[in-house]
Amino acid sequence: MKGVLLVNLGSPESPTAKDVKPYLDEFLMDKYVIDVPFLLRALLVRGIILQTRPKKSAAAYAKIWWDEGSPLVVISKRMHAKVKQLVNVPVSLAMRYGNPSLLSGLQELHDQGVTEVMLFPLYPQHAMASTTTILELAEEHRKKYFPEMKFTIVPAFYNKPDYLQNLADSIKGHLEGYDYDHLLFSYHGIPERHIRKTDITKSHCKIDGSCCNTPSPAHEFCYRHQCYETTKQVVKLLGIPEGKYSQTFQSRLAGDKWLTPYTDVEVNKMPEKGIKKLAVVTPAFVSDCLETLEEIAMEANHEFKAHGGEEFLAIPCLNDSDAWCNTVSNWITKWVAVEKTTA
Ligand SMILES: C=CC1=C(C)c2cc3[nH]c(cc4nc(cc5[nH]c(cc1n2)c(C)c5CCC(=O)O)C(CCC(=O)O)=C4C)c(C)c3C=C
Ligand SMILES: [Fe+2]
Ligand SMILES: [Fe+2]
Repeated sequence: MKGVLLVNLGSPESPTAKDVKPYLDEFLMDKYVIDVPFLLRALLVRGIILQTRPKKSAAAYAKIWWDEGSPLVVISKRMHAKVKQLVNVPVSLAMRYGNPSLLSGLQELHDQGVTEVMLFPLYPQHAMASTTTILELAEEHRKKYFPEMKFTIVPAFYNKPDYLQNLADSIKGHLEGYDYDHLLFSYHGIPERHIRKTDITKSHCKIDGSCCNTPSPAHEFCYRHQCYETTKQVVKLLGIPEGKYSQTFQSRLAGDKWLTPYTDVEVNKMPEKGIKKLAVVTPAFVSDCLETLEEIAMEANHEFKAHGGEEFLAIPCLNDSDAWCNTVSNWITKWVAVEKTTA
């Protein structure tokens, strides 16, 4: 029997330093997130980052936490509940870090007799810190606990017309009647090194002005290309003219060179360029989370106004909107209808 596992990133159990610490430990000790040798990673994460960050992150989580829990997990559960109603195979939900765990999601499907799993990372663009780590852990669990299971992997869906249409329609709806000066596409950043590591040609991704626009097999796994492509297709659907939109990368950690331009730096410069009414969309996330609700809707909003901006609109993610749930359900239904699947 076929079944589906929707997988999102995950959140701490509560917005306290006590619960944020083990969550950050699991997250940042992941070799696909901080991709340095184990001993150096342990030194960096446990010796430095976890000494101060849990308290700071907990305070940020506390600002966005809902009565029902972390927005990312609550929204994912709502989306899961809707999708379940729309398809006729078992669908489970898991988080890469924290709960419900990937193992519990696979176990739940296994207990319902599922042997063919559609493994669905809820990330529009491919990155080793988001997609690869899910696939790797799922495969580890499969080999160890469910060797009879087969996986069909849902690749990054940044170029799927129905996803792009959902995103464009959502942006359009939120911009209705809003006379904005500029629309910013802010994506989660990653270190430039990650782009080079995922370059299957080992020579294409120069991270310059042209590589991401020059066709290459590398683009199947190039996060930067996929972000540019998402922006390009959405502005085309919306008919937004050149100059009225731009793209940046947010949420960098100190140390490495991350993808540029940086969201915070660019947002702060906008008012002096005459941008007084700014709208921001965050298409690296399908569910609102700390990075959209705190970093953008609160922090970037505050900084924009402190630098002379007047109005700031944070456009919500697709979340559990009917349109997005219908798209996900259609992809599942199509897959269920296909006789043969690949392992
Ligand atoms: C080396 C560090 C990080 C990389 C690389 C990274 C990539 C990456 N992350 C997401 C999605 C999310 N990240 C979120 C929070 C978050 N991210 C990092 C670090 C890296 N992310 C940290 C330390 C945190 C925790 C919060 C903090 O302390 O600042 C979240 C929000 C989770 C929530 O509970 O709301 C998401 C979602 C992607 C898609 C990605 C690669 C493209
Ligand atoms: Fe992150
Ligand atoms: Fe590129």
